[in-house]
Amino acid sequence: MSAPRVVISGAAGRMGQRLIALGHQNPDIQLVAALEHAGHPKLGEDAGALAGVGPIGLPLSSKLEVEADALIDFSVPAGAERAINLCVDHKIALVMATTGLTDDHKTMLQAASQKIAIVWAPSMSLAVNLTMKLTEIAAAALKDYPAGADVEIVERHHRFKEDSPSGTALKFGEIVAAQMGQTKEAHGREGRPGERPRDEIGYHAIRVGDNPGEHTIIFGLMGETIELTVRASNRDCYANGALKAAQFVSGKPAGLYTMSDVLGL
Ligand SMILES: NC(=O)C1=CN([C@@H]2O[C@H](COP(=O)(O)OP(=O)(O)OC[C@H]3O[C@@H](n4cnc5c(N)ncnc54)[C@H](O)[C@@H]3O)[C@@H](O)[C@H]2O)C=CC1
Ligand SMILES: O=C(O)C1=N[C@H](C(=O)O)C[C@H](O)C1
Repeated sequence: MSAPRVVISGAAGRMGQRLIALGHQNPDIQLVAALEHAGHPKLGEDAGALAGVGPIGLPLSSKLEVEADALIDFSVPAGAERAINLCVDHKIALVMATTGLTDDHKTMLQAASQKIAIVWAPSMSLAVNLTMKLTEIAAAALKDYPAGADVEIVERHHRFKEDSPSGTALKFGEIVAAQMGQTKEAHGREGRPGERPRDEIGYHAIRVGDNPGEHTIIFGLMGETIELTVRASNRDCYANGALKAAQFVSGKPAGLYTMSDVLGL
């Protein structure tokens, strides 16, 4: 198959700029559109210039007016909703990376996957998705630990992140709860909450500087502690994962695919 024709939605954002830069230099990807919302002040400007790699002949646009095989969305929840509708209308595959989605958006994605192929993941990073597999193994091994295993998830991101906790942290929590059965969530703690309930997962979101993303999953036992940490030093792990996902999902039958499918984990 020739290089898939890929649209970047959220193209002027932190992630969008890395996708433009890395997608442009990737021979297995053909960037065909760089989308932003209709009110963006830089519409019409070259997406490559905005991404710091010089002009690439791709103007920032608010409309999809070209043929494409896949669209990658790193935007905001409203942008994700638009991306889903665009992909269904144009019958193109979707790589959904935006987090902070509402339950309605998640329902939209499930419905859309009946009509188009979708890769949906809160993190496109190989290291993060491998750590999710390791977390699943640890949670399964500790689910019947006699004295109980307390699970807390700590995530760190840059000061600009708008949603909390991260979509990745919530996914880690889902993986743990599926194995160990926790039914409660505690997002931070304050005052006198008393003894920690056994069926609770704790989430703690740190927002500092320009941190591109870090997650630690803590399994607290009596007398021992296990910590699994995965840490990004820049955003390219996510961008390269998303470009790989776009290649994977282009031409695939309708359905909902994961990064484990993309990465063969
Ligand atoms: N799945 C993954 O691997 C990763 C996911 N993310 C998620 O991606 C999202 C974006 O992150 P950043 O790039 O840091 O945010 P950002 O705020 O820098 O970029 C978001 C971009 O979306 C644009 N946008 C807003 N409405 C839009 C619309 N209707 N159509 C098209 N574009 C629109 C904004 O103008 C902005 O340029 C966040 O939800 C973040 O959590 C971030 C990194 C990795
Ligand atoms: O906003 C970010 O930057 C990131 N968001 C994603 C999330 O919410 O899990 C993925 C990554 O951690 C970076």
